Amino acid sequence: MAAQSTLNCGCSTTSKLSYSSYIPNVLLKNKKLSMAGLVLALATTSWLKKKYNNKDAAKEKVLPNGDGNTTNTTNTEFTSSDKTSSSTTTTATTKNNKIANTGSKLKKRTASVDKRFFEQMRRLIPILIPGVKSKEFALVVSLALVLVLRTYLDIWFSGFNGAVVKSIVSRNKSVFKRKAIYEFAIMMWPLSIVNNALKLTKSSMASAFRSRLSQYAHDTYLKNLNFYRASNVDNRLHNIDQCVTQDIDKFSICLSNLYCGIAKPLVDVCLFSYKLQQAIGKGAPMIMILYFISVTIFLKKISPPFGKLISTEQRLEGDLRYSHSRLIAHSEEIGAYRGINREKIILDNLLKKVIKHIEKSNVLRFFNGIFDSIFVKYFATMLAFKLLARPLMDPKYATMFMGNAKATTSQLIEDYSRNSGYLVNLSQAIGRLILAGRDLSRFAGYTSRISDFIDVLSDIDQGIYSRYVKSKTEGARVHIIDTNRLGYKVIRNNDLIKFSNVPVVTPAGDVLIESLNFEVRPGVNLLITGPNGCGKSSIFRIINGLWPVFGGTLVVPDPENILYLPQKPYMILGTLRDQLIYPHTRSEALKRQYTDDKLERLLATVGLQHLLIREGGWDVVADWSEILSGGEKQRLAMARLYYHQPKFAILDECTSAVSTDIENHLFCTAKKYDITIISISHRASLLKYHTHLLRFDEQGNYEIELIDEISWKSNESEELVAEREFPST
Ligand SMILES: Nc1ncnc2c1ncn2[C@@H]1O[C@H](COP(=O)(O)OP(=O)(O)OP(=O)(O)O)[C@@H](O)[C@H]1O
Repeated sequence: MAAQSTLNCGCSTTSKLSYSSYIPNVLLKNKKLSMAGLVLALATTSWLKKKYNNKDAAKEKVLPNGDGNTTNTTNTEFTSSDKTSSSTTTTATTKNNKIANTGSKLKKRTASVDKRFFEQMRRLIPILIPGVKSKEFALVVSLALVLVLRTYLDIWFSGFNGAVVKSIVSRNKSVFKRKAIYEFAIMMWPLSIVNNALKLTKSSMASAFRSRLSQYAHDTYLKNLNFYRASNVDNRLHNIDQCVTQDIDKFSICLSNLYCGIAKPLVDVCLFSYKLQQAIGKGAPMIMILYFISVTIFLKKISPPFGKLISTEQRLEGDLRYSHSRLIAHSEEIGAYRGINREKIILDNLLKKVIKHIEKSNVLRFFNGIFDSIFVKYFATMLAFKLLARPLMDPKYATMFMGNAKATTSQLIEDYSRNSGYLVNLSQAIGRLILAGRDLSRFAGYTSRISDFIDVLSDIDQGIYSRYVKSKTEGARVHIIDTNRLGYKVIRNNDLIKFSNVPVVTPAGDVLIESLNFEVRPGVNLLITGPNGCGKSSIFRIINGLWPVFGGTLVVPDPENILYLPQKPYMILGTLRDQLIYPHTRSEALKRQYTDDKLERLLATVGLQHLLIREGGWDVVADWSEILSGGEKQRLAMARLYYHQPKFAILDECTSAVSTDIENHLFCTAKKYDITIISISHRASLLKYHTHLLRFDEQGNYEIELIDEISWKSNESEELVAEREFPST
């Protein structure tokens, strides 16, 4: 029996007959006591399960707040009618109006092996295995072949073991030598190769699945502006980074383990049942299989929802990691505010939640494990003893391979040893199937997260956004935007930016400007001003296609003809050259005749040529957003503008950290390169570089003025916003 365990590899084992030696005698002898223990343990588990489910139901209504703690929401059902853009413009009259949205129920979603899970898998499998000629399909077939080979080797080993035991008991040296030395010396090679091939194929399959799924996730997530919309317009997905990296990895490993954990035991069950029914009678394997099926059903009834537990654990881990990455990203601000104690409270709370959840899962696993052992291992062992001994104890069940009246003792020992080997393998196979069932619900947790990710991205790709919104006045609701039903029009024109009756609406449905009308042609430089939060930057978001257009007609150039310069310019992870030419690559820059010398001249125009010496040249890779000062970053962004020379540039407070000389240089150079400027600023000193002023007030009203020399001279020292108030309409 001990020798048989040497065969085990790759797949985990559950029901081993050898466990019989551990069964406490007292339990076997005293049926009443064992039954009492069983009832007690059962009661404990069902109580725990109930407790868990009740808590969980309460948590369905709980949302995290800023402290990493939770607050209760009461409103989970919402109703409102569908409205298109035409109704938008008529219903939206003031700022803070809400665009009427499709009401939607907050659905309770569970991660378990149900209809939804199979539907999710049906959609995921074509992504994982794109066709019969794919590498993944080849791996699936190879793994199946290796698994069948493994089963044949198990059968060989059971017979071999019986023969060796017989040769020992009958003191037959020559047979012992032939079997245990020569035959085994040959067979150890295929045994070893097959076992390791199983491991290799399994891990190759996991990494092939991971690569396929990650590629798909990258393709959809990084397509168009989906990555922006997934976190800014839609808010269904949380911790997207974790989903694209960790969850996909775990899903792939779990899937290949499951494939092994189901395919191999299935082959084993068929082959060993066949062998067993020859050896100990037709009914024996059937009794064993029926026993395991009823145990599985019973265990499923009493076991906690592991899929849901895993899914919650992943979410909580993601929240914790996200908060840590925020701490790194904002370390300077947090340090300056001495805000670390506040941050620590948030992190400690999130950590507490993760640990509490893991501990709760561990307790549930502990009780669940007790039942697994009792029913899957020990009761099964008792039943196996009975079935093995039956042909000997009752001649009615005797077969050619067990209990034959003419058989010698050594023959009986060989038969017993071989048959128990078959039974061990059959029990292990069924046990593994039960375990696979358990893994399946864990796998359902990963599947649910990944399919949600894919489904939401697919919605976003089709222009359908959903957002959970909570406000004091309206309570909680789900705000759905289906851009296919909005009556807007977008026209591409590389020489014009024009808003005709376009409302400015946030993804949460707040109407910032009811109906915006203005146009910018080459040579018309527009300065946009207004109070904080009135929607100035939102205009750029609409021009760039980041936010949905809720109505009217929008004329915009192709994206390569507009460049956006924000207050805090984005710095890519890469070389200094990469910062200057972003988003171009070096080869693209060279194609445009931008050699390093020419780039150096660009740097010189913004007074940054010293960076080349200070930082060690063009090819030094660094975290430039950390290394450069705010002003240096703004100058570098200006050099980027000179490199790209787009037709239009949107400058969003992009000169706030530089001197007026440099500011002047920027606007003069832009003029020299024929770049039409749309600036967003509160500074009256910028008036002189523009021809028109678009001024908003807090109510969403606006006015467009022509800037003549007199007006900018008289306004130069003033803040543009405070200058004038508009009557509300
Ligand atoms: N992704 C988003 N989802 C929902 N609302 C948003 C989003 N981004 C911005 N908003 C809201 O839109 C409103 C306008 O924001 P915007 O950035 O356009 O203001 P702004 O006029 O540029 O302000 P500031 O002068 O402070 O930069 C704000 O109330 C803001 O909270």
